[in-house]
Amino acid sequence: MFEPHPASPPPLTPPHKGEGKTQAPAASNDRGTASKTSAARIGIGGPVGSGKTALIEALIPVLKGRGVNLAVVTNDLVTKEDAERLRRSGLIEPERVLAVEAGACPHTVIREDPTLNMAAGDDLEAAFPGLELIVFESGGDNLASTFSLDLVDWWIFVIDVAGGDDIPRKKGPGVLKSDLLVVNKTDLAPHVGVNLPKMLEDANAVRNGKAVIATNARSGEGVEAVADMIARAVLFSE
Ligand SMILES: Nc1nc2c(ncn2[C@@H]2O[C@H](COP(=O)(O)OP(=O)(O)OP(=O)(O)O)[C@@H](O)[C@H]2O)c(=O)[nH]1
Repeated sequence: MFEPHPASPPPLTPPHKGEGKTQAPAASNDRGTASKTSAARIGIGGPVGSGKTALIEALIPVLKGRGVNLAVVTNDLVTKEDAERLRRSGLIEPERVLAVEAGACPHTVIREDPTLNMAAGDDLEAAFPGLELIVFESGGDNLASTFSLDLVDWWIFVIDVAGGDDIPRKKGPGVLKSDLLVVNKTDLAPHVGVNLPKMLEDANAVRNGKAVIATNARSGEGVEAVADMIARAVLFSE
């Protein structure tokens, strides 16, 4: 269940490249041998501007309303912009948001060498005992980005209708391999000449039965369905 964060949480040490699970405190998990005390870790990736942060902003109140004890790790190229935006939002205690500065292609730190993100997740678990869910937001990338399963248990790829209705047909690894494909900005479809039902049909056609959900992250449409999937897939609460 959701617990208010401690009055004086232990200080968060900034993660350093190269620090991995071995230096994590006892409360942290080990992705290979998931313990019952460890938080589920999910990824949210997708092209630049598709609405990853907006989806997280919409998900936080829904998940908190369901009693989920959660935290977020953001990834930006050379800034902490997304983390600052979430900390300022008032949606989540600022201490529950950590930023990783990738300093390289965003997919490098979520796939090739995710140790920086793993360490940030471990820091959050140490600071917030009872944490149930950590959301890792990738920096905006291209259709090829995927998450390492050393870092996350399950991941979402977010595309948006304004990016073009041909994106599902291009079959990038994010579209094909993610556990959930979110097609965001459905409200913009009429304005950018996109046939949304056809785009969703194309997305379903290439995903081999894996889930596709249409959202408008600004109005919240579709966000409960995304939360349902997270709950079923990694929280085992539904
Ligand atoms: N109309 C509309 N705009 C949206 C929606 N979701 C996000 N946006 C807008 O799209 C822009 C980009 O959204 P972000 O949430 O910053 O996208 P992002 O994927 O996190 O962006 P990067 O981190 O830069 O890759 C912002 O201006 C949002 O307000 C939506 O469903 N509908």
